[in-house]
Amino acid sequence: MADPKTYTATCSAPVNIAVIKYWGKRDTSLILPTNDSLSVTLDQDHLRSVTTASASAAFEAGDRLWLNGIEEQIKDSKRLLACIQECRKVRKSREEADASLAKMSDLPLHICSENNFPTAAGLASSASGFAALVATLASLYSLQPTLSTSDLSRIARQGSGSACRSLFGGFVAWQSGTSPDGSDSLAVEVAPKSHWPSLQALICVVSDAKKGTPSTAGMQQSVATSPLLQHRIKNVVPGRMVEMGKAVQAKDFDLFAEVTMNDSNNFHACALDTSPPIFYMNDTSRAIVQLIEEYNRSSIEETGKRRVAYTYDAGPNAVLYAEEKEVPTVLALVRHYFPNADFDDTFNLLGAGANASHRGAQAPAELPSGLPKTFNKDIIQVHQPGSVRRLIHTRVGDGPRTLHKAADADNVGDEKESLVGPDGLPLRLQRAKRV
Ligand SMILES: Nc1ncnc2c1ncn2[C@@H]1O[C@H](COP(=O)(O)OP(=O)(O)OP(=O)(O)O)[C@@H](O)[C@H]1O
Ligand SMILES: C[C@@](O)(CCOP(=O)(O)OP(=O)(O)O)CC(=O)O
Repeated sequence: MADPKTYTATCSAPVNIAVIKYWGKRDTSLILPTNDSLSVTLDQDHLRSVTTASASAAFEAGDRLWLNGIEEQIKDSKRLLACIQECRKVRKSREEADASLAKMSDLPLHICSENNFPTAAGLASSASGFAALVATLASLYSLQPTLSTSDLSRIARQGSGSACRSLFGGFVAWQSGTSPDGSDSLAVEVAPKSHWPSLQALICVVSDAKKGTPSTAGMQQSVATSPLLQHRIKNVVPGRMVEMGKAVQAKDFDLFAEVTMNDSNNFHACALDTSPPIFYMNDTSRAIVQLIEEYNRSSIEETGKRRVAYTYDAGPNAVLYAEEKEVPTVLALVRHYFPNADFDDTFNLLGAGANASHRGAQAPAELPSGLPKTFNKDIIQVHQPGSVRRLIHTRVGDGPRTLHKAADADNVGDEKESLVGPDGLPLRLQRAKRV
């Protein structure tokens, strides 16, 4: 007889933004990359995916999944199927080895997931989304500690490559591996969040519309046509992984910034070297590069050190990394040249009054005081209000969290976090604040 209980787990997972970019697959089915990559996990108190998985014999229509309240067909997504099947397989083998374990692996699943930020808009929703899916199934099926976090990252990788890095907090490397079966292509922690907690990020949302060339297609176009990408894979990334590892271990922001910006520019050069060329950055993105380069140039002249790093994924949005003490100046600079961006000071960085949206206030913010003496304030023009639509301020964060777990009346965590109701259907869109 089928198990009459309903089992449920809910987890959240963070976004990560790479400082050494993943671009290209050597195996598109298993999602095996052509190079190592390294990322910073951002704080899920701000940007996150939350997923609930519920298993019950009562779910007669079989496995179902809702993303942001809309049902997706699991059977149409090889990536979703791979993650679900892998987790089930491990649970099943554990049930076969240990008769005392509940027989959950054959029960149909209802899965609900929500992102509290725009999906498929170049803000790495696939990374947090697939990390949350795998973390939730691992929690539901109690796969840890039999499986390590790196083992889970190997499963999440099959959902979206960059998702494997969101299984860890702090600073994370995805080792590309060499095995054709992908067994050594997994994420490892380079340093936890606590190692360098003062590192913060300012995401400059230039556009949150769905982008032109999705990363999955774009990177394979580059693999097929870009000679520069082959040079990047063989001669550029290996040295940069070593340098970045050193920068993180030593909390050397200057080196971190240099390598981050060089790698972003090299990745976008490879996109441009693709046939037909791919343009992810736009005029606003390039103006932000010019501004940060000038700020760093004048800072190096004064102190010998860079103060900010920019990096761009497969879209026009800039992610600026800076030490906490530098962020107010960086923010004021961006707000001066790109007026009228919505800004929510999540971490109360600027004290009272800073939370106010600047929409409608067309006048640019004052240039900050304390800029390096040789900073050329005419390096770029003050842009049209709203060229940068939104600023999201966040910081380095931890890995996935289990928010709630239950087997019928047996409850751990906060039941209110669950996205699936007692009827097995989506409860509501997340109550938590959307960003
Ligand atoms: N919470 C989630 N749970 C499961 N799958 C998700 C979730 N969020 C996003 N996805 C999957 O990821 C896809 C979006 O990935 P895509 O790579 O297009 O955008 P992105 O990750 O926001 O941008 P980028 O990878 O360029 O930073 C969605 O269409 C969906 O299939
Ligand atoms: C530019 C990137 O953000 C590319 C991310 O690519 P995805 O992980 O979205 O691609 P798939 O593996 O095909 O799902 C760089 C990075 O995150 O390392």
